[in-house]
Amino acid sequence: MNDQAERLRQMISKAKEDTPNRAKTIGIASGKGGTGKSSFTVNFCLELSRLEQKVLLFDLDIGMGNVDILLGESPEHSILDFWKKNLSFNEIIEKSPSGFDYIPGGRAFNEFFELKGTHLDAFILELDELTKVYDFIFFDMGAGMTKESLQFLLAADEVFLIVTPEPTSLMDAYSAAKHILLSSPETRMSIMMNKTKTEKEGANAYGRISSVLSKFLSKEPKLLGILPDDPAVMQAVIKRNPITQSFPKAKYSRSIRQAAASFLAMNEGFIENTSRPSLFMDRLKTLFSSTAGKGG
Ligand SMILES: Nc1ncnc2c1ncn2[C@@H]1O[C@H](COP(=O)(O)OP(=O)(O)OP(=O)(O)O)[C@@H](O)[C@H]1O
Repeated sequence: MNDQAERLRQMISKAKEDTPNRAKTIGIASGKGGTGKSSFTVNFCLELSRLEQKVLLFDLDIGMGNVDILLGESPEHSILDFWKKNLSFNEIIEKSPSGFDYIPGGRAFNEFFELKGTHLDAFILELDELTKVYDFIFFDMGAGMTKESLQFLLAADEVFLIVTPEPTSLMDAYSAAKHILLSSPETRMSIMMNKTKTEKEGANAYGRISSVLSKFLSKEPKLLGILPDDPAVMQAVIKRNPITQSFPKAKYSRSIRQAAASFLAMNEGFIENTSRPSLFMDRLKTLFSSTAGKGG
């Protein structure tokens, strides 16, 4: 354990003793499928929990969830049981062997989720309770955007866009960012460059998307980190054991660790006190109630 990580841990536990906080909510999107969003999210959550953060990963790729697969787990329930069996979130939440909790997205080809009526009320109420329990709640969206997943991205305190240097990924990420920022200009956005051949390639690709966003939408997203194209990622997927656990010395694992530590250091000042209503919940309620009754 290096000194820097230890210092960070001590600073955080001191801050936690001083103020009970509300979870910071983060929506993870990519625009295009296959950019490595789920692998990144699982490993990032794992690293944050190693840094003593209480983390919940909500797999919102409903019906096509793969967080449990990446963790090598076969959970009994999934978020689908919230609709089908009226289970509470507490009955669905799984404790991963990697230290963080998660809500599985489940598998069912023709299921879709629609939040309205009593389900919407129960969902909001239960999620509100979870924001008092965790330090971070991550929403892993499916590739592409549905009306529902967009609401979570717009309400979240921050959005991470997982992007590769391929022109198709950059273009899709730009479209996703544009959509989010036009609907919610205050959204904080960070970009994680993935599958890069070199640091320079990652930095250049980030520079391209960031300058277009700055020129056309006056918004410059932060760079969360640059992750290398590393064959160990796929080996870990095959082993169904997150790479930061199965190959802790791999280049990818080192970069994730670095990104998690600097993200945490940057978020040290983020404290939403539990005595106040959550801004995230307020935004989510407003977004869902404004679309309820519009049909479709
Ligand atoms: N940095 C990396 N280096 C090499 N391979 C990677 C890297 N990141 C992800 N991959 C590989 O890319 C593929 C897609 O990864 P993953 O399933 O995490 O993507 P995703 O964006 O969540 O996909 P989708 O959104 O379509 O579900 C997997 O085969 C994974 O092993």
